Amino acid sequence: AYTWPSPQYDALEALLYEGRTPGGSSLTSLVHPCKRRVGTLSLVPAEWLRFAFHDMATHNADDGTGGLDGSIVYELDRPENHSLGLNATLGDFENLPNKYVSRSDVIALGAVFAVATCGGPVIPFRGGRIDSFSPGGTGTPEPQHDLETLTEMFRKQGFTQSEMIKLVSCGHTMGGVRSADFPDLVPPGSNPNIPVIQDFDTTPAFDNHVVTEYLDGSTQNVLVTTGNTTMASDLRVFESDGNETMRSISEPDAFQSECRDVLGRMLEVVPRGVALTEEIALLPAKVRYAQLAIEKEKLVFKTSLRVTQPIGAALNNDRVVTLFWCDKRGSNADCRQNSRSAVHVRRTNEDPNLSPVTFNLGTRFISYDFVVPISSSQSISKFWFEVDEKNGERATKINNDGLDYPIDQDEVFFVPMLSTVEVFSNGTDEKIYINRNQVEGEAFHRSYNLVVGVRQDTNPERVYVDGFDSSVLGFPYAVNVTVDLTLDDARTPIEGYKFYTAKLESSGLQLTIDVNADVGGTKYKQDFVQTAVLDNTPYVAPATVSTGSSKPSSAGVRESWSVIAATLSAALSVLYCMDLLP
Ligand code: HEM
Repeated sequence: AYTWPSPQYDALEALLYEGRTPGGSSLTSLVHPCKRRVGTLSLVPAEWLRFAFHDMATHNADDGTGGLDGSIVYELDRPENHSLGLNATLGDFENLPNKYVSRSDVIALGAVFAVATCGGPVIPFRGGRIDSFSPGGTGTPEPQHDLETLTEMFRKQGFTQSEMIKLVSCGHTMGGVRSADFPDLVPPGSNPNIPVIQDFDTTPAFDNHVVTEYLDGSTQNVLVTTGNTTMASDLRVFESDGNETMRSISEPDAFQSECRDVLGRMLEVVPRGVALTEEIALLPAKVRYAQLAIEKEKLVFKTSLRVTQPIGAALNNDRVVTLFWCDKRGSNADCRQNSRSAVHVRRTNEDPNLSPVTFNLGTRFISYDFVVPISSSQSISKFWFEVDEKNGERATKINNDGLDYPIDQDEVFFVPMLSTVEVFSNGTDEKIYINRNQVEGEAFHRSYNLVVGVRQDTNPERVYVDGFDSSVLGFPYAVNVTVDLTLDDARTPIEGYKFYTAKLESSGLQLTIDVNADVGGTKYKQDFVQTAVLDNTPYVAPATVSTGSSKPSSAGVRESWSVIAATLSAALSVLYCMDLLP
């Protein structure tokens, strides 16, 4: 079961259910709702689903190599991958991966979004795929392959004949064949810059039309109807078992549930030895971040609580959400006398369309943000929340299932508002890669002046930052860099913290840093800190602090909020499946 902090789970959960990275890049906005690409008018979700299939297709079940590992980005010059859609997809994903969400996880999530946003099922998602930085084996099907070759290719990917038929149907329910890629199958139109796309079926939606139109003979799928039978791969595949499988998935419900299962399996084809995470479930009450910082000469603690709200239900504007915490130091450490508390400084009613998956579950999010002043002599050891609906009932405690939310160290942390970044285009020795071709002269890189706060009464042997970024244009490599920081005597200490600084150069788009201090044999670490927003605009001043009456939880006390919300979201998804909700 989930316990905070779980940074990998949190990052995967955020991209799946909020559709955005912690740095703010949105996966959703590129694809939802069932979007067409500006210019070519191609169906973005179709391109993403095909991208995932082509990445997976190089799996070899016999030796355990290949699978969904992101190697597709180094295979785009192969004939089977010559495609405008695949190249465009590569660009879509370039600024999304990070330390905890690999490029191959993004590719799999892209497929989950693609299906969900066009009316398809919600495919269960696990993360933890590991990226390859070189091309993989072969095995991607092409229309001219004969049935024996195709069947063998799918066997190597780990699928039976019947599963092959389902996979092709579930894939070819969206999008189509382009004149630019297959001029012999689809004649080009009058404007050479806009390829003609011959859709596989009559609807852009993820639905059973691809099957029913094939079975009733009305199909417009050129991979079935082409007079050039060598290229009629869908016909060969679909009729390979006398249409038995096609008939079994011709009803809407059967189509949706079989596609959910077989596409779910496709997304979990990974090289042997890669262990995927547990299934990423929506967290009904989630701490989105929690960090100490120095802002405008004040030591503050910042956190955000995200709760769920059924789409369409009225939000209770009377609700008061209170943050409680215990001191870490001094006479009141661990709430010996009392806790401290403050109410939220900002509420955000998140867009119901933040992620197509969450939207399909009938849920949206409300976030309550907190900024509270902290004295360094008292500091903070743990926190929790109370949600009071002001309806006469007892407030609900949100406390990490009885464990409270621990702040494991206050020795060292990043100070975004004192740090700066400069972006250089045309860097002197940097190189940019476009689809693996090195192009000189268009380089850009970012030069960070990092500022880190260290407790004044601590004397670390070493203060250093590990920077990581796999969002590098064209994905030629991942930035993986360590820099040591030095004490900056010129900066006056603030609220019990002195400052260490260093420069860090990165050619990535989503740098995150781990901030470390080695102190007398103990390592202190602040993990996975974002650098996307340094100046914190708009600035939000800290709240007023009260002495709280709430007490931290003794272990074992489980609270009802998560149970209520989980039950609610399960009930909603049942309603949704029964077509009772929009
Ligand atoms: C026998 C195996 C397969 C063959 C020979 C095949 C072949 C093709 C071809 C020739 C196209 C047209 C591409 C273009 O013009 O750019 C296409 C499109 C597509 N394929 Fe497949 N495919 C196969 C299996 C699959 C599978 C298993 C999936 C996914 C589960 C899939 C998903 C798609 C999608 C979504 C498109 C539309 C792309 C777009 O509109 O941009 N295909 N396929």
